[in-house]
Amino acid sequence: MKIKAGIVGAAGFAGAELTRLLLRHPSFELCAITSDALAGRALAEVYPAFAGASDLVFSKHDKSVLADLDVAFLAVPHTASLAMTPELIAAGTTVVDLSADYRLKDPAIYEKWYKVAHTSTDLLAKAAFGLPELTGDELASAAARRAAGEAVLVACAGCYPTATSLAAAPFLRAGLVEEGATVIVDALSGITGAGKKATERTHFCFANESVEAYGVGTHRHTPEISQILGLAPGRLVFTPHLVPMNRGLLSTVKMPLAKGADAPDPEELAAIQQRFYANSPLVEALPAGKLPKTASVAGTARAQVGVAYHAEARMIIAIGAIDNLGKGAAGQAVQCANIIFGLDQTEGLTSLAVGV
Ligand SMILES: NC(=O)C1=CN([C@@H]2O[C@H](COP(=O)(O)OP(=O)(O)OC[C@H]3O[C@@H](n4cnc5c(N)ncnc54)[C@H](OP(=O)(O)O)[C@@H]3O)[C@@H](O)[C@H]2O)C=CC1
Ligand SMILES: CC(=O)N[C@@H](CCC(=O)OP(=O)(O)O)C(=O)O
Repeated sequence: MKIKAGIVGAAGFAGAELTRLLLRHPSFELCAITSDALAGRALAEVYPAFAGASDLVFSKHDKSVLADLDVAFLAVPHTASLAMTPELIAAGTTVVDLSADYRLKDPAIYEKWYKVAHTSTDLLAKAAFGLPELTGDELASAAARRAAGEAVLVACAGCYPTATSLAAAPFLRAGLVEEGATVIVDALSGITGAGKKATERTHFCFANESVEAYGVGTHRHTPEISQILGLAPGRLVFTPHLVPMNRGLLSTVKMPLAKGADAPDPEELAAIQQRFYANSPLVEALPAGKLPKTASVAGTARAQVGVAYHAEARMIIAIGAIDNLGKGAAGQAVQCANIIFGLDQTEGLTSLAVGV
């Protein structure tokens, strides 16, 4: 029997990508999709890309629609998830949350960056962080609890934190980065990263033929990246940029080599990343001399990572590329759900990139 799944916020960019993945997933059956704005309208009418693939009709975000599901994917904005997750978990539904509501382990940090009180700290303490290559233990323990009959919660990592942390973690965890030094991250995201509501920053005419930085020194992914990489406050300078493409996110991470460490050769650095991801089928660590690009992962749940070394500056430069809607959102959510339900982590996620 298939695992019954529903998507809350299915009409958004991440929700539509989840819909695409779950409609073709061998083990999940997509039973419910919700959108308040589009309630009553057929998926294939709203998004013709799904014509012939599904008869699903959008429902209102109502808990009765989600009753009897094994798993609910929440592709809703921050705070909306906080409002609905406790009830879903109490009703026995496992939740895979794409929002940031349960990502930050310390509720005081959530409150500082998101400017709202965390009203569900018991669940926060039990949530598994969803970045399988780096938090596999948390997911394995949640999978064991689910197998024992508990409804569990996965808080999937954000898009910038995913690309950044996958690139940098092998070097930080190997102790190759100078203790206490500042880590500098410059990252570029496609516009679907901002959701489907156009703003003055994301409207086609403002964003096209232009690149701009935003959230400089203030972006809410700063504490999330710091948490994943174990960086103390103030050690991370994170600058996101908006680039005029639909999908794709590239993060460049500059880390000073540890004092006293011998200058590594590029092959050695690439081998560190390759060994780190040797058992991670959705992360491709490139050989020395090759660097990631977003086209190579577009439309997939995969990440590419690569590394270079700046000898004069003694700086490790690690780069990660993902599709913000794939490994940065829906693909990662399905990968986490696969793990939680005891499936192969790549099930339903084997499509090749639409770029080259
Ligand atoms: N876009 C991306 O690349 C990534 C997104 N995410 C996260 O995924 C989530 C969805 O993002 P995205 O798809 O971009 O956003 P969109 O704005 O494109 O879609 C949001 C969806 O959430 C629904 N929604 C809005 N407010 C509420 C509410 N109060 N209660 C219930 N549902 C609500 C909307 O429903 P309706 O149809 O009724 O308007 C809409 O379908 C966010 O938390 C985002 O941060 C994470 C990683 C990357
Ligand atoms: C381009 C763009 O605007 N990106 C969004 C982040 C993407 C996102 O969805 O954030 P989460 O991963 O935390 O959910 C932003 O900077 O706010």
